[in-house]
This record gives sequence, structure tokens and C-alpha cells, in this order.
Amino acid sequence: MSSPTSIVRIEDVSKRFVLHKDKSLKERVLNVGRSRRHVDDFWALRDINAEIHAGTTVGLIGANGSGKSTLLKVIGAIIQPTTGSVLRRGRLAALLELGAGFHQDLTGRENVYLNAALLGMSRAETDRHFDAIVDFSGIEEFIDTQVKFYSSGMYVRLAFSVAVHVDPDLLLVDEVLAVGDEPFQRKCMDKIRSFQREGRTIALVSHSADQVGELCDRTLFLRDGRVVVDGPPEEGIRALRQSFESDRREREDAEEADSPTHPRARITQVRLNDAAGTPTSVLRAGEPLRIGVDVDLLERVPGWRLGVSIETPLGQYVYGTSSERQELGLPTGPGVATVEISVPQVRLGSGQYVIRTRAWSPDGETLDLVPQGALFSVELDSALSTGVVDMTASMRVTG
Ligand SMILES: Nc1ncnc2c1ncn2[C@@H]1O[C@H](COP(=O)(O)OP(=O)(O)OP(=O)(O)O)[C@@H](O)[C@H]1O
Repeated sequence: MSSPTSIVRIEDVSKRFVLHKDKSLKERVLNVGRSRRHVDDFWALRDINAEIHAGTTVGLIGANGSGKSTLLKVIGAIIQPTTGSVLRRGRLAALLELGAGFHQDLTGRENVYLNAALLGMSRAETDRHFDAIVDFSGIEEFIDTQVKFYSSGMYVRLAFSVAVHVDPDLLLVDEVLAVGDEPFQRKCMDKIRSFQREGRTIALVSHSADQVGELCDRTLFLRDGRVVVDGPPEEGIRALRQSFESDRREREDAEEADSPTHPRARITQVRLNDAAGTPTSVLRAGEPLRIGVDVDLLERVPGWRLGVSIETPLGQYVYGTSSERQELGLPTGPGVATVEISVPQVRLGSGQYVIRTRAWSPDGETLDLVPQGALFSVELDSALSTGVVDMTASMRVTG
């Protein structure tokens, strides 16, 4: 391995699945004597190169079907890449598909031993950890029941508990945790955080921007089986959001081309200016900001509304206002309406922020939505605080 701290090294990995599809009756009549099925190749991963360094937490993000779970399975050696290679070091524990590694006819107890053995633990080691595993899972009442009678939540509780008790160097977690109930999810998050403190390495698939932002040091953003961003969580999530947005626009354009009905309004521009009207994207806390929004009304839309909110790149809602809340009547159109939101003092903590805008009709129908119309960052003059609001607090000893 090139780097001494690299725990996984993925080199030129591609994964092809062969899809066998039944032919239609017509195809079968035309090709009598040949196979009843045809075969399609499908590349779920393409030319992936990445390294995972020891002690880091990497989030795999992307739209449905982009290849996240396939990549995690390739990292975990559950499936082999078609081309390329994956080098890994240390003990690995993987929590991938629900119930994978569990034998349906065995009890929870028997599966703990089987699973722990598959993850490289001796019987004596498992004996030592057994009580802790069952205790963490919270399903002691059912430990001698065959797992085929378990609910999906019970499966995950036991599987996660085994995975975190086998002393892994690398823990792989797919979205399965989402099926556990909230107290268990919280318990899993606490465990993942304690793993991070112990310097273990984690790779996880998540659809939750908040979770990725909170847990990960780095993200691999996959699109159509390729890693298109390998960078900090804000960067990965921003790229993911932008790709959702451009997909949405493309779909809308295609629908528009197909359908005789046209959109009634389009948000065409979101601008950020300072008090003097100069375009800006970097502010100091406490400075003013003017957000200008152009909405092109393609027809008369009486009573339409405009909402503007400020979010973090991870989608945390920070502030919002609307023409409705401000009791502001908007021009009915047709034509371009320009609306300005004037913020006298931006009281945000340091970091990046995005402007989200939505226009809607009086009956609540969305006329247009732009999740990331503009981006800006805030810099604090001091390093006295963290968080999304700037409260200018001070600390002193009072006793
Ligand atoms: N065993 C398989 N045989 C054929 N195709 C497969 C197989 N496993 C996955 N695929 C296909 O590979 C693509 C990537 O799947 P994968 O499960 O990795 O996506 P994902 O990003 O994890 O999606 P999701 O967010 O929906 O879980 C999909 O189009 C999927 O249908």
C-alpha cells in the first residue's frame, strides 16, 4: 500500500452485473430454438479509485441506484469487482443487507456464534462478549428464538451488536440501521461515535445529509457508478443536491416539451448583494445582505407567493420568510417580478449557506422551486464560538 495509514485501497474498480431478462412472446416466436432469455450487461461501478485512511469515517452518498451499496459490498469483499482490485487491512465487520450472514433456522444465540466466527472471532472470545452483545441488542427475551420469527428491527439490533463487538478495525454500515427504532438508532450513533474516538475506520451509506455531515470526515459522491466528488461532506452533499436539482430541471424540461401545458412561473435568478448593491458571496457576521429574486411569470398568476430560506449545505433549515408572512402583495404578471429580501444584519455563525426559493400559487401548488439559488459564506471576526447562529456570547467565572 502506498500510504501507511491507508486501510482500504480501491484501484480501478468496475463491477458489471449481467441481467437475464425473459424475452417477449414476439421475440421468442421470431427466434424459435434460441434461449428464452436475453442477457444485458450493466455496469454498476465504473473506474473507481479511492483510498480510505485509518481512523476516518467516509460516507458514500448518491441517488438511488448510483452504486453505493455495490461499492460497500466490494470494499467488504461480499462481491468481487469485475476489474480492478481492493486491498484492505485489519479486521472487518460489515452490516450490509438485512439478515445477511444470519441463518434463518438457527436461534439468535446460535447466529451470534456463527456470525462472530464468520467475522473472525474465536468461540472463547465470543463467550466472553456474549452477554455484552445480547445486552446491547436489547432482545434478550428472543435470543433463543429462531431468527426467522424476528422483525426486521430485531435482526438489525442483533447484527449491529455482533458487528460492533468483534473488535473491527473497519466497520461497514449500509442503510440497514434506518430500520431500527429511534432509541436504537441513537444507541448505534453513540457506538459509532465511540468507535471514531477509538480511532477505528468506518464507511457508511446514508441518505441523511444531517447524519453524513455529523459523522463523516469525507464523502464519496457517486453518480451512475462513478465517483464524481471525493471531498469534505459539505462539498459532497452540495454536489448531490445540485445533481438532484439538475435532474429535476431536466425532467421538467422533458415534461414541458411533451405536454401542451407550460409552467406558469420560473425563478430565473437569485442574487446576493451587499448594502451598496455590489454582488457578494462572502460576508462578515453582522453585515447586511440583500437577496434579489427574479421570477418570470409566463401568465397572470393572481395571489402567488414567494418564500426564501437560508439553509446549510447539509440542508439544515436556518431561517425563512415569505411574501405571505410579510403580507406583501406581488405583481400578478405576466412578466418578470423582482423581489428583494433585505437582511439588516446577518447573525449567522461562520460557514457556508445556501438560499432556497419557492414560488407557489394561492392553492399551495408549487410554481417553481430552486433549492440552491445562491451560495454565500460567513466569516466571524473571532473564533469565540461555533454553530449556525452568531450570538456574540461571552464567558466569565461567577463563583
Ligand atoms: N446483484 C445484482 N444484479 C444485477 N444488478 C444489480 C445487482 N445489485 C445491484 N444491481 C444494480 O446496480 C445498480 C446499483 O445498485 P446499488 O444497490 O449499489 O445502488 P445504491 O446507490 O446503493 O442505491 P439505493 O440508494 O437505492 O440503495 C442498480 O441499478 C442495481 O439495480
